[in-house]
Amino acid sequence: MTARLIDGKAFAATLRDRVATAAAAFARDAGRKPGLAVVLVGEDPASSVYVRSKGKATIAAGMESFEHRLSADVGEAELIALVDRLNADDSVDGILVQLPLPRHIDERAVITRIDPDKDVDGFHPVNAGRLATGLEGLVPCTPLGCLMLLQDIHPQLAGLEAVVIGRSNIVGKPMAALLLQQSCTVTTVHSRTRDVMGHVRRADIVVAAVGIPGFVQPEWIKPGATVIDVGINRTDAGLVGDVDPGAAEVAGAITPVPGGVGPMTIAVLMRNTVVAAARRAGVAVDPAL
Ligand SMILES: NC(=O)C1=CN([C@@H]2O[C@H](COP(=O)(O)OP(=O)(O)OC[C@H]3O[C@@H](n4cnc5c(N)ncnc54)[C@H](OP(=O)(O)O)[C@@H]3O)[C@@H](O)[C@H]2O)C=CC1
Ligand SMILES: Nc1nc(=O)c2c([nH]1)NC[C@@H]1CN(c3ccc(C(=O)N[C@@H](CCC(=O)O)C(=O)O)cc3)C=[N+]21
Repeated sequence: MTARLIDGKAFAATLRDRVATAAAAFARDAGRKPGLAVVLVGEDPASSVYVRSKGKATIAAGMESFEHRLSADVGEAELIALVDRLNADDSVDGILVQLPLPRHIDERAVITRIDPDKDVDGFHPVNAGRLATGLEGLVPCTPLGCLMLLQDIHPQLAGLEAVVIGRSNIVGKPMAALLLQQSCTVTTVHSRTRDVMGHVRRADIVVAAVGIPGFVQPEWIKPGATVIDVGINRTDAGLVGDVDPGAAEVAGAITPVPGGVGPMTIAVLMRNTVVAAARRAGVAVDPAL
């Protein structure tokens, strides 16, 4: 059996089209475009590439893009002062501070400073709490993108066994919360789990967010299961995921790397920005977005 390849790139393009329609409707109703501010500290080449592609996607969706590049030795107080200015700026609906930040800056201090209603990354503890308790909020882009791909394959997620590998605040934990909200039976495994394989073997849905190239082995996959590979690992062999490519011979459906979850992350960021703009301005937005 060879798995169906889940075309995240194509799905993301469709989502970006719907976002553009919603952004145009917002501009008509509110008299201005939705605005996204992206803050990059330092010149990490990978981060620079992401920030540039976010800026391009923002403009392509008919939104305003504000880029703030700060030098790697900027002080924490100066970065927080910029966040304060963006919080107060009415033309800014979304604020994204690219992670990781240089070691001398406390990430938590910066993230908790962002107005939760402009927190399009969904990293603020207020949004994590809203997600955990089922309140409307802003949901982290990568896990929400994974959920959209899963819903496309499994219109009925309720009752399925889901295993999330990884428990970070930006991927694993919110992914587990979203799957639980969909009434999956959710297991989260991590570096202290005794028998990762034993858990993965029972899963109808596997989401791998580990950060180890090729970590998930083909023998762990239940035949026919859906596998979402969040991993982005730069190796000598190029960009590879957290799932061994041999898993495609066992799974029912699987996301490729690249072209799977990565493009969804950016499309959902666009989506979250329009949603944040509409809520802030008190105008309607396509509820299916
Ligand atoms: N496609 C996209 O848009 C995005 C991709 N990524 C990619 O996703 C991957 C994960 O990212 P992120 O969540 O930020 O990474 P983190 O490093 O923050 O988290 C990794 C998680 O994997 C767990 N883990 C590590 N080793 C093992 C092991 N041997 N067995 C089981 N679990 C293990 C860790 O456990 P513990 O908590 O015990 O340490 C941790 O919870 C990375 O490759 C990253 O590049 C991330 C964000 C966006
Ligand atoms: N505040 C913050 N929010 C983030 O969402 C955030 C961040 N910081 N720091 C870094 C990670 C990583 N991330 C990715 C986004 C897009 C792709 C993506 O589009 N990947 C393409 C390939 C791109 C390439 O070739 O390098 C793909 O998988 O097809 C990957 C990874 C967002 N992150």
